[in-house]
Amino acid sequence: MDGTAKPGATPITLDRLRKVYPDGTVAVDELSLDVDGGDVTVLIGPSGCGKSTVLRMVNRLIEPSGGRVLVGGEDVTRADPVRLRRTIGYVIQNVGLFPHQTVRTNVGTVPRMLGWDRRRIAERTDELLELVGLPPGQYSGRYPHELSGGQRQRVGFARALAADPVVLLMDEPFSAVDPINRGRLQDEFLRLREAVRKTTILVTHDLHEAVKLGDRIAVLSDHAHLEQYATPAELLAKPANEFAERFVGEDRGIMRLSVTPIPRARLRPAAEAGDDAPRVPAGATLREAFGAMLAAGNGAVVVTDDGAPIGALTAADVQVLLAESNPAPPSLR
Ligand SMILES: Nc1ncnc2c1ncn2[C@@H]1O[C@H](COP(=O)(O)OP(=O)(O)OP(=O)(O)O)[C@@H](O)[C@H]1O
Repeated sequence: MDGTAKPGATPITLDRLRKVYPDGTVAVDELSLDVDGGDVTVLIGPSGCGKSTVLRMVNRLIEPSGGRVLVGGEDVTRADPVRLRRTIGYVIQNVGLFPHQTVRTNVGTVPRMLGWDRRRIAERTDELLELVGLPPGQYSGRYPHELSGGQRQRVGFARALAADPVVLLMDEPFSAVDPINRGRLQDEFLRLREAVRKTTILVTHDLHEAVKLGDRIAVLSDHAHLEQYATPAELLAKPANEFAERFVGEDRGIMRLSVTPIPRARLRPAAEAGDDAPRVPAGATLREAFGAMLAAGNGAVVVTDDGAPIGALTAADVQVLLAESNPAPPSLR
Protein backbone atom coordinates (compact mmCIF):
# COMPACT_ATOMS: atom_id res chain seq x y z
CA MET A 1 0.00 0.00 0.00
CA ASP A 2 2.92 2.36 -0.43
CA GLY A 3 2.06 3.39 -3.99
CA THR A 4 5.64 3.00 -5.17
CA ALA A 5 6.57 0.86 -8.16
CA LYS A 6 7.79 -2.66 -7.36
CA PRO A 7 10.96 -3.66 -9.17
CA GLY A 8 10.25 -5.72 -12.26
CA ALA A 9 6.48 -5.18 -12.11
CA THR A 10 4.74 -3.71 -15.13
CA PRO A 11 3.05 -0.28 -14.89
CA ILE A 12 -0.10 0.56 -16.83
CA THR A 13 -0.90 4.01 -18.17
CA LEU A 14 -4.23 5.09 -19.59
CA ASP A 15 -3.72 8.23 -21.60
CA ARG A 16 -6.84 10.18 -22.62
CA LEU A 17 -8.57 6.90 -23.30
CA ARG A 18 -11.88 7.22 -25.11
CA LYS A 19 -14.66 4.95 -26.32
CA VAL A 20 -17.65 5.94 -28.37
CA TYR A 21 -19.83 2.96 -29.29
CA PRO A 22 -21.21 2.79 -32.83
CA ASP A 23 -24.62 4.02 -31.66
CA GLY A 24 -23.00 7.23 -30.40
CA THR A 25 -22.86 6.31 -26.69
CA VAL A 26 -19.82 7.97 -25.14
CA ALA A 27 -18.86 5.27 -22.63
CA VAL A 28 -15.41 6.62 -21.78
CA ASP A 29 -14.49 10.23 -22.31
CA GLU A 30 -10.75 10.82 -22.10
CA LEU A 31 -9.70 8.91 -19.00
CA SER A 32 -6.08 9.27 -17.88
CA LEU A 33 -4.76 7.09 -15.07
CA ASP A 34 -1.43 5.62 -13.96
CA VAL A 35 -1.21 2.26 -12.20
CA ASP A 36 2.16 1.64 -10.57
CA GLY A 37 3.84 -1.68 -11.24
CA GLY A 38 2.66 -4.30 -8.75
CA ASP A 39 -0.26 -2.22 -7.44
CA VAL A 40 -3.95 -3.02 -7.42
CA THR A 41 -6.05 -0.16 -8.75
CA VAL A 42 -9.78 -0.49 -8.23
CA LEU A 43 -12.25 1.17 -10.59
CA ILE A 44 -15.47 1.94 -8.79
CA GLY A 45 -18.51 3.94 -9.82
CA PRO A 46 -22.22 3.75 -10.58
CA SER A 47 -23.68 1.23 -12.99
CA GLY A 48 -23.07 2.15 -16.62
CA CYS A 49 -20.28 4.65 -15.90
CA GLY A 50 -17.88 2.79 -18.18
CA LYS A 51 -15.79 0.60 -15.84
CA SER A 52 -15.99 -2.60 -17.89
CA THR A 53 -15.41 -0.70 -21.10
CA VAL A 54 -12.17 0.72 -19.67
CA LEU A 55 -11.01 -2.70 -18.56
CA ARG A 56 -11.78 -4.30 -21.89
CA MET A 57 -9.85 -1.67 -23.78
CA VAL A 58 -6.72 -2.66 -21.85
CA ASN A 59 -6.75 -6.15 -23.38
CA ARG A 60 -8.45 -4.92 -26.55
CA LEU A 61 -11.58 -6.95 -26.28
CA ILE A 62 -12.90 -3.48 -27.13
CA GLU A 63 -10.99 -1.19 -29.48
CA PRO A 64 -10.49 2.35 -28.13
CA SER A 65 -11.86 5.23 -30.19
CA GLY A 66 -9.02 7.43 -29.02
CA GLY A 67 -6.13 7.77 -26.60
CA ARG A 68 -3.60 5.15 -25.60
CA VAL A 69 -3.08 2.27 -23.20
CA LEU A 70 0.54 1.65 -22.27
CA VAL A 71 1.42 -1.64 -20.60
CA GLY A 72 5.03 -1.57 -19.51
CA GLY A 73 5.50 1.45 -21.77
CA GLU A 74 4.23 -0.40 -24.85
CA ASP A 75 1.15 0.90 -26.65
CA VAL A 76 -1.29 -2.02 -26.69
CA THR A 77 -3.16 -0.65 -29.68
CA ARG A 78 -0.05 -1.46 -31.71
CA ALA A 79 0.31 -4.99 -30.28
CA ASP A 80 -1.09 -8.15 -31.83
CA PRO A 81 -4.38 -8.62 -29.91
CA VAL A 82 -4.05 -12.40 -29.62
CA ARG A 83 -0.52 -12.22 -28.23
CA LEU A 84 -1.62 -9.36 -25.98
CA ARG A 85 -4.42 -11.38 -24.40
CA ARG A 86 -1.98 -14.16 -23.60
CA THR A 87 0.10 -11.77 -21.55
CA ILE A 88 -2.86 -10.26 -19.72
CA GLY A 89 -4.82 -12.39 -17.26
CA TYR A 90 -8.55 -11.71 -17.30
CA VAL A 91 -10.98 -12.79 -14.59
CA ILE A 92 -14.69 -12.10 -14.94
CA GLN A 93 -17.85 -12.63 -12.95
CA ASN A 94 -19.12 -16.21 -13.42
CA VAL A 95 -15.67 -17.09 -14.70
CA GLY A 96 -16.53 -18.42 -18.13
CA LEU A 97 -14.90 -21.83 -17.60
CA PHE A 98 -15.30 -24.34 -20.44
CA PRO A 99 -18.09 -26.59 -19.09
CA HIS A 100 -17.01 -29.79 -20.87
CA GLN A 101 -13.37 -29.55 -19.83
CA THR A 102 -11.87 -30.62 -16.54
CA VAL A 103 -10.38 -28.19 -14.08
CA ARG A 104 -6.89 -29.22 -15.22
CA THR A 105 -7.69 -28.60 -18.88
CA ASN A 106 -9.34 -25.28 -18.11
CA VAL A 107 -6.34 -24.03 -16.14
CA GLY A 108 -3.94 -25.14 -18.89
CA THR A 109 -5.76 -23.25 -21.66
CA VAL A 110 -3.28 -20.46 -22.28
CA PRO A 111 -0.10 -22.57 -21.76
CA ARG A 112 -1.48 -25.00 -24.37
CA MET A 113 -2.07 -22.16 -26.80
CA LEU A 114 1.50 -21.06 -26.14
CA GLY A 115 2.74 -24.54 -27.05
CA TRP A 116 4.17 -25.54 -23.65
CA ASP A 117 5.00 -29.24 -23.37
CA ARG A 118 2.61 -31.47 -21.44
CA ARG A 119 4.82 -31.96 -18.44
CA ARG A 120 5.37 -28.24 -17.93
CA ILE A 121 1.63 -27.59 -18.26
CA ALA A 122 0.84 -30.34 -15.72
CA GLU A 123 3.38 -28.98 -13.25
CA ARG A 124 2.14 -25.43 -13.62
CA THR A 125 -1.50 -26.48 -13.27
CA ASP A 126 -0.78 -28.44 -10.08
CA GLU A 127 1.21 -25.56 -8.65
CA LEU A 128 -1.59 -23.06 -9.30
CA LEU A 129 -4.38 -25.28 -8.00
CA GLU A 130 -2.35 -25.74 -4.83
CA LEU A 131 -1.89 -21.96 -4.64
CA VAL A 132 -5.61 -21.20 -4.91
CA GLY A 133 -6.46 -23.81 -2.28
CA LEU A 134 -7.79 -26.59 -4.52
CA PRO A 135 -5.49 -29.62 -4.00
CA PRO A 136 -4.99 -31.04 -7.51
CA GLY A 137 -5.35 -34.67 -6.38
CA GLN A 138 -8.92 -33.87 -5.39
CA TYR A 139 -9.98 -31.26 -7.90
CA SER A 140 -8.04 -31.38 -11.16
CA GLY A 141 -10.24 -34.10 -12.73
CA ARG A 142 -13.53 -32.44 -11.84
CA TYR A 143 -15.79 -30.59 -14.24
CA PRO A 144 -16.98 -27.04 -13.50
CA HIS A 145 -20.51 -28.22 -12.56
CA GLU A 146 -18.94 -30.37 -9.83
CA LEU A 147 -17.58 -27.28 -8.07
CA SER A 148 -19.13 -24.57 -5.88
CA GLY A 149 -19.34 -21.01 -7.21
CA GLY A 150 -16.39 -19.95 -5.09
CA GLN A 151 -14.32 -22.93 -6.26
CA ARG A 152 -15.11 -22.11 -9.88
CA GLN A 153 -13.96 -18.57 -9.24
CA ARG A 154 -10.66 -19.92 -7.90
CA VAL A 155 -10.22 -22.05 -11.00
CA GLY A 156 -10.84 -18.93 -13.08
CA PHE A 157 -8.18 -17.14 -11.09
CA ALA A 158 -5.72 -20.03 -11.53
CA ARG A 159 -6.44 -20.02 -15.25
CA ALA A 160 -5.79 -16.28 -15.48
CA LEU A 161 -2.43 -16.75 -13.77
CA ALA A 162 -1.40 -19.89 -15.66
CA ALA A 163 0.94 -18.42 -18.24
CA ASP A 164 2.37 -15.93 -15.76
CA PRO A 165 0.73 -12.84 -17.29
CA VAL A 166 2.34 -9.45 -16.76
CA VAL A 167 -0.89 -7.85 -15.60
CA LEU A 168 -4.28 -8.98 -14.33
CA LEU A 169 -7.67 -7.52 -15.17
CA MET A 170 -10.55 -8.49 -12.91
CA ASP A 171 -14.15 -7.51 -13.64
CA GLU A 172 -16.38 -7.96 -10.59
CA PRO A 173 -14.51 -11.20 -9.84
CA PHE A 174 -16.28 -11.96 -6.57
CA SER A 175 -19.74 -10.53 -7.09
CA ALA A 176 -21.45 -13.78 -8.07
CA VAL A 177 -20.35 -15.44 -4.84
CA ASP A 178 -22.30 -15.33 -1.56
CA PRO A 179 -21.06 -12.82 1.04
CA ILE A 180 -19.23 -15.33 3.26
CA ASN A 181 -17.35 -16.95 0.41
CA ARG A 182 -16.73 -13.54 -1.11
CA GLY A 183 -14.93 -12.52 2.07
CA ARG A 184 -12.85 -15.70 1.94
CA LEU A 185 -11.96 -15.22 -1.71
CA GLN A 186 -10.97 -11.63 -1.03
CA ASP A 187 -8.70 -12.80 1.79
CA GLU A 188 -7.19 -15.36 -0.53
CA PHE A 189 -6.67 -12.76 -3.20
CA LEU A 190 -4.74 -10.67 -0.67
CA ARG A 191 -2.65 -13.69 0.33
CA LEU A 192 -1.97 -14.56 -3.31
CA ARG A 193 -0.93 -11.02 -4.00
CA GLU A 194 1.96 -11.43 -1.65
CA ALA A 195 3.04 -14.54 -3.56
CA VAL A 196 2.43 -13.27 -7.09
CA ARG A 197 2.64 -9.55 -7.32
CA LYS A 198 0.92 -8.56 -10.55
CA THR A 199 -0.18 -5.12 -11.58
CA THR A 200 -3.96 -5.42 -11.36
CA ILE A 201 -6.98 -3.39 -12.40
CA LEU A 202 -10.09 -4.58 -10.62
CA VAL A 203 -13.64 -3.40 -11.27
CA THR A 204 -16.20 -3.51 -8.49
CA HIS A 205 -19.32 -1.71 -7.35
CA ASP A 206 -18.62 -2.66 -3.73
CA LEU A 207 -16.82 0.04 -1.75
CA HIS A 208 -15.87 -2.37 1.04
CA GLU A 209 -14.17 -4.59 -1.52
CA ALA A 210 -12.39 -1.59 -3.04
CA VAL A 211 -11.11 -0.47 0.35
CA LYS A 212 -10.01 -3.98 1.28
CA LEU A 213 -8.25 -4.89 -1.95
CA GLY A 214 -7.09 -1.66 -3.55
CA ASP A 215 -3.76 0.09 -3.23
CA ARG A 216 -5.53 2.93 -4.97
CA ILE A 217 -9.16 3.56 -5.83
CA ALA A 218 -10.36 5.43 -8.91
CA VAL A 219 -13.85 6.83 -8.33
CA LEU A 220 -15.59 7.26 -11.68
CA SER A 221 -18.77 9.06 -12.63
CA ASP A 222 -20.62 8.84 -15.97
CA HIS A 223 -18.46 8.54 -19.09
CA ALA A 224 -15.64 7.24 -16.86
CA HIS A 225 -14.97 10.74 -15.61
CA LEU A 226 -12.31 10.51 -12.90
CA GLU A 227 -13.63 12.15 -9.72
CA GLN A 228 -10.84 11.03 -7.41
CA TYR A 229 -7.82 8.74 -7.54
CA ALA A 230 -6.43 8.06 -4.10
CA THR A 231 -5.43 5.43 -1.57
CA PRO A 232 -8.36 3.97 0.39
CA ALA A 233 -7.27 5.91 3.49
CA GLU A 234 -7.12 9.20 1.58
CA LEU A 235 -10.44 8.62 -0.13
CA LEU A 236 -12.23 7.81 3.12
CA ALA A 237 -10.59 10.65 5.04
CA LYS A 238 -10.86 13.33 2.36
CA PRO A 239 -13.33 12.74 -0.44
CA ALA A 240 -12.22 15.24 -3.11
CA ASN A 241 -15.67 16.53 -4.02
CA GLU A 242 -19.37 16.08 -3.44
CA PHE A 243 -19.62 13.13 -5.82
CA ALA A 244 -16.85 11.22 -4.04
CA GLU A 245 -18.32 12.14 -0.68
CA ARG A 246 -21.76 10.86 -1.62
CA PHE A 247 -20.20 7.78 -3.09
CA VAL A 248 -18.22 6.78 -0.02
CA GLY A 249 -21.36 7.36 2.02
CA GLU A 250 -22.15 7.55 5.66
CA ASP A 251 -20.30 4.53 6.95
CA ARG A 252 -16.96 5.79 5.78
CA GLY A 253 -16.08 6.48 9.40
CA ILE A 254 -16.43 2.80 10.19
CA MET A 255 -14.51 1.79 7.09
CA ARG A 256 -11.73 4.16 8.01
CA LEU A 257 -11.11 2.10 11.12
CA SER A 258 -9.91 -0.71 8.89
CA VAL A 259 -7.35 1.41 7.05
CA THR A 260 -5.97 3.27 10.07
CA PRO A 261 -3.08 1.64 11.93
CA ILE A 262 -2.84 1.90 15.71
CA PRO A 263 -0.64 4.98 16.31
CA ARG A 264 2.16 3.92 18.66
CA ALA A 265 2.84 7.49 19.71
CA ARG A 266 -0.64 7.79 21.16
CA LEU A 267 -0.72 4.70 23.36
CA ARG A 268 -1.42 4.97 27.07
CA PRO A 269 0.64 3.05 29.63
CA ALA A 270 -0.24 -0.65 29.32
CA ALA A 271 -1.31 -0.83 32.96
CA GLU A 272 -4.30 1.43 32.22
CA ALA A 273 -5.99 -1.33 30.24
CA GLY A 274 -6.52 -3.62 33.24
CA ASP A 275 -5.64 -7.30 33.61
CA ASP A 276 -8.51 -8.73 31.59
CA ALA A 277 -7.96 -6.61 28.49
CA PRO A 278 -7.55 -8.46 25.19
CA ARG A 279 -4.27 -8.13 23.33
CA VAL A 280 -3.63 -7.00 19.77
CA PRO A 281 -0.30 -6.75 17.94
CA ALA A 282 1.20 -3.33 17.20
CA GLY A 283 0.68 -3.78 13.45
CA ALA A 284 -3.11 -4.06 13.89
CA THR A 285 -5.64 -1.51 12.66
CA LEU A 286 -8.05 0.51 14.78
CA ARG A 287 -10.78 -1.77 13.53
CA GLU A 288 -8.99 -4.85 14.83
CA ALA A 289 -8.40 -3.12 18.15
CA PHE A 290 -12.04 -2.06 18.40
CA GLY A 291 -13.21 -5.53 17.29
CA ALA A 292 -11.12 -7.11 20.07
CA MET A 293 -12.72 -4.76 22.62
CA LEU A 294 -16.22 -5.66 21.44
CA ALA A 295 -15.50 -9.40 21.38
CA ALA A 296 -14.09 -9.34 24.90
CA GLY A 297 -16.67 -6.88 26.26
CA ASN A 298 -13.78 -4.72 27.43
CA GLY A 299 -13.30 -1.00 26.91
CA ALA A 300 -9.57 -1.26 26.20
CA VAL A 301 -6.88 -3.38 24.56
CA VAL A 302 -3.25 -4.00 25.39
CA VAL A 303 -1.04 -3.44 22.36
CA THR A 304 1.92 -5.82 22.05
CA ASP A 305 5.12 -5.95 20.06
CA ASP A 306 6.60 -9.43 19.71
CA GLY A 307 4.29 -10.49 22.51
CA ALA A 308 5.48 -7.80 24.96
CA PRO A 309 3.00 -5.08 26.04
CA ILE A 310 3.95 -1.63 24.74
CA GLY A 311 0.83 0.30 25.68
CA ALA A 312 -2.93 0.44 25.78
CA LEU A 313 -5.76 1.91 23.75
CA THR A 314 -9.34 2.58 24.89
CA ALA A 315 -12.58 2.78 22.93
CA ALA A 316 -12.66 6.52 23.62
CA ASP A 317 -9.14 6.83 22.15
CA VAL A 318 -10.35 5.16 18.96
CA GLN A 319 -13.15 7.67 18.69
CA VAL A 320 -10.81 10.61 19.25
CA LEU A 321 -8.27 9.32 16.72
CA LEU A 322 -10.92 8.95 14.05
CA ALA A 323 -12.41 12.37 14.73
CA GLU A 324 -8.99 14.03 14.63
CA SER A 325 -8.10 12.85 11.18
CA ASN A 326 -11.64 13.10 9.90
CA PRO A 327 -12.97 16.65 10.05
CA ALA A 328 -16.57 15.75 9.19
CA PRO A 329 -18.54 18.40 7.35
CA PRO A 330 -21.10 20.17 9.56
CA SER A 331 -23.96 18.22 7.99
CA LEU A 332 -22.52 14.93 9.25
CA ARG A 333 -21.63 16.01 12.75
N1 LIG B 1 -21.87 -2.42 -27.24
C1 LIG B 1 -22.38 -1.30 -26.75
N2 LIG B 1 -23.04 -0.43 -27.53
C2 LIG B 1 -23.55 0.73 -27.06
N3 LIG B 1 -23.42 1.11 -25.78
C3 LIG B 1 -22.77 0.28 -24.94
C4 LIG B 1 -22.23 -0.96 -25.37
N4 LIG B 1 -21.64 -1.57 -24.31
C5 LIG B 1 -21.83 -0.74 -23.27
N5 LIG B 1 -22.50 0.37 -23.64
C6 LIG B 1 -22.86 1.52 -22.82
O1 LIG B 1 -21.66 2.14 -22.37
C7 LIG B 1 -21.81 2.62 -21.04
C8 LIG B 1 -20.73 2.01 -20.17
O2 LIG B 1 -20.96 0.60 -20.04
P1 LIG B 1 -20.03 -0.33 -19.13
O3 LIG B 1 -20.52 -1.72 -19.26
O4 LIG B 1 -18.62 -0.04 -19.45
O5 LIG B 1 -20.37 0.26 -17.68
P2 LIG B 1 -20.04 -0.32 -16.24
O6 LIG B 1 -19.62 0.85 -15.43
O7 LIG B 1 -19.09 -1.45 -16.34
O8 LIG B 1 -21.47 -0.82 -15.78
P3 LIG B 1 -21.94 -1.93 -14.69
O9 LIG B 1 -21.39 -1.49 -13.37
O10 LIG B 1 -23.44 -1.83 -14.75
O11 LIG B 1 -21.40 -3.24 -15.17
C9 LIG B 1 -23.24 2.30 -20.62
O12 LIG B 1 -24.01 3.44 -20.85
C10 LIG B 1 -23.63 1.17 -21.56
O13 LIG B 1 -25.02 1.17 -21.80
